Order: sequence, then structure tokens, then C-alpha cells
Amino acid sequence: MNGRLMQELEVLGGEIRPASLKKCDEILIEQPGYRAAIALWGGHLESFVPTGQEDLLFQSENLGGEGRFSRRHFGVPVCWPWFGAHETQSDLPNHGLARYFRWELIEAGRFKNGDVKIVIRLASEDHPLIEEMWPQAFELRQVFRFSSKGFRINFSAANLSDQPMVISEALHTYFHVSDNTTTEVHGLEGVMYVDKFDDNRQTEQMGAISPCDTLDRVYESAPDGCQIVDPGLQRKLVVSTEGSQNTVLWNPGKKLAKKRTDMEDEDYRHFVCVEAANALDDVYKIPAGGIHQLKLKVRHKPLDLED
Ligand SMILES: O=P(O)(O)OC[C@H]1O[C@@H](O)[C@H](O)[C@@H](O)[C@@H]1O
Repeated sequence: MNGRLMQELEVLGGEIRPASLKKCDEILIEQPGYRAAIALWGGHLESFVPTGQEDLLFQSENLGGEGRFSRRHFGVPVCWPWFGAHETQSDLPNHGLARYFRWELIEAGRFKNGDVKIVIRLASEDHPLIEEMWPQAFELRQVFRFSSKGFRINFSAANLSDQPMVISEALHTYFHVSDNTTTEVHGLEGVMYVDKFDDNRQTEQMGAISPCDTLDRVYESAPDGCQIVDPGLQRKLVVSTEGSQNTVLWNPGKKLAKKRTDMEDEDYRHFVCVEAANALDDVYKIPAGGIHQLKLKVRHKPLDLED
């Protein structure tokens, strides 16, 4: 990292430190009211801890193994340029390539109102393997915005090739919850979903989602937000999105979690993934030279405070 960036980070009270995940650095930001960490491996926002509270994001103790496409379940993985399995090439990893490469810090500073701004980037030219996995040239950016109220991610994908690019994607947030059986997700009532754990059956959501257990659902034409209510931590996470058609809910449940070697047996009890996504029939085209944006905003509130 160059001296200017080091200085910008220092001025922010931030630091860069070596991390164990794929021996790749992470950026730490310590501010009055919160602490945040970004893993440059995969460009995951790893952790956001408001002072005096538990992390908003889940991190598995299991680092996921050493393989090139092994993955750790934590923070906010970026699934891009495909969501789920690759349509034609079964040897390519689930959920695209962006979470398997080292992103680069390109800016550290503040927004006008004092919120912290961190910008990271991944481009197709950064690694020969990326160009093998996805032949069209691109540049991805994530602009993180932090304040004591919560965090925002503005993800953008620029198509640098001369052909339209067909994309599916997600910001696959692992929200940390005290207990998945008592957690409730509100705001998706009345929305139709495809249930991947029930032969892709189309079902209408009746009431809030609870328990958040053994779920693999794609809510189609989902509203631009939902709330995660956690009675154990006495807090509510207010999630707002822009640029996504779907909300995906995922929790593997006890049986599947036990089968996985990249997850501890009890991990599923402490997270629910609520993902801002464009998947299934909502893949989209970025025109040649065009840019697409996907935005996520998360605010934490005490449970007894009404909006
Ligand atoms: O294990 P991965 O690749 O991180 O994916 C986890 C889950 O991610 C969810 O988004 C998918 O809907 C699930 O089908 C998938 O199992």
C-alpha cells in the first residue's frame, strides 16, 4: 500500500494489519461509537461493532480450509458475477469470483458529515485467474460508509468490455443474531418466494419469518428493506437496499450445518443471511461501458425504540 493511503488511514484512526485468512491484510477502523473491520480477502466487510454491543455481523471460527475456492462464512461476501452455481461450468465456484480474490484499498477519508469512507477495488486485470473465470473486462468497487448508527455499502460494477454483461449477484450479509430460533424477520409479509428447500415451490410469505432455521428462499420483487428483530440482544437491525429485485434468506439449519466442513456445528444458531440479490429471473445486463450499483444500508436500534 502506498504512503499516501497509509497516511489517510492513520488520520482516520485506522490501521492495516496482517490477518490469518489467506494471509491477507485487513483494515481496522476504530471511532467513537463503533469499530469496523474489512477483510481485503474477498473484500468482505467483516465486522461492525457499535460500542457496548455485539457485532452486527457473524464470523465463523472456521476459516474454511486452504483450497483456492474454500470460503469462510462471515461478514458480507460479494457474490458476483453469478449467484449460486455457475450456469454451464460446474468446476467454477458457487457465487462467482469476487469473494475469492484480494481487493485493494484505494481511498480512506471522510464524507462531508464526518462519516468514515473506505473504498476498495477489484478488477479483472488484477489476476490472470479472474480473466480465465470471466472473459469480459470489469472493475468492481465497494464504498463503505460508517457512522455510530450503522454501515452502508455501495457496490458498483463497471463493464469495461465492448459486449453487454449478463450478471446475477448478491451482497450476502451474515447477520449475527443471539439465537436463530427467536429471531424474526419482518417486512416480507405477502411477498412470493421460491423455496429452494422445497423443490423451488412458489409460496406466499404469511406473517414474519421465525424461526430463522433451515431457510433457503428467494423473495421475488421484494420491498427495499426489512427488519431483523432479535429479542435476545434487545435490538433491531433495519436493512434498506437499492438496486436489487430479490431478498434471499439463508440459514442451513442443524442437519446441513453438521454436514459442512467449512462451518462449526453450532454456527447456524447465530446467524441469518439476509441478502440483497438479483438472481433467478432477475439476472440483468450491464451494457458495454455501463455501470450497475447495488446498495445496502444497515442501522441498529434498541428494540423498544419505535421508528
Ligand atoms: O456455501 P456458500 O457458497 O457460501 O453458499 C451458501 C448459501 O448461500 C445462499 O445465498 C444460497 O441461496 C444457498 O443455496 C447457499 O447454500
